[in-house]
Amino acid sequence: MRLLLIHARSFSFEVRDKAVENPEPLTEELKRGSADNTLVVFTTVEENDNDSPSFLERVADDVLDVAGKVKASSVFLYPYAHLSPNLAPPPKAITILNALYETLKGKASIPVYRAPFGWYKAFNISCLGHPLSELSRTITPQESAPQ
Ligand SMILES: C[C@@H](O)[C@H](N)C(=O)N[C@H]1[C@@H](O)[C@H](n2cnc3c(N)ncnc32)O[C@@H]1CO
Repeated sequence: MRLLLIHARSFSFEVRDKAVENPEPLTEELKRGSADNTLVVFTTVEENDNDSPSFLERVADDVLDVAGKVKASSVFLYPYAHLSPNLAPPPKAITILNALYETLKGKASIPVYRAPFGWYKAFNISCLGHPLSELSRTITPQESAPQ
């Protein structure tokens, strides 16, 4: 899994067109969203990722560690198919992303939001620019498997 974490003064998105054959069904609340002082987590699910609790908890712990360090008021999970050449196919990716979202919500003491899967989206982001405001992570299940 590849993550790009941006600590943003403000972030907003709005859905545009379908980007895959079967995108996530849109509810009113998923069509657009915004947050201030939020940690935006652009997330690419890779072909070797899985939805094992040990792996997802490792990802969630890393994200929430950053959110705590930068004192973000929320986390914004954003499906993003551009951070790896080894993409998981959409059915697997949406399953893992939704499991990660639930894991984050279960662990976080701050709100966790998400953007919908499988859509082109317009977005605005205002990066705060402090030393921890732009971070990337590559987390793979092999690293969390018991030795
Ligand atoms: C397109 C661009 O503007 C938008 N931001 C976008 O990337 N949309 C992606 C994700 O929402 C999702 N998606 C598909 N495969 C994956 C994957 N392996 N990991 C994460 N998301 C995926 O499907 C869309 C098209 O690839």
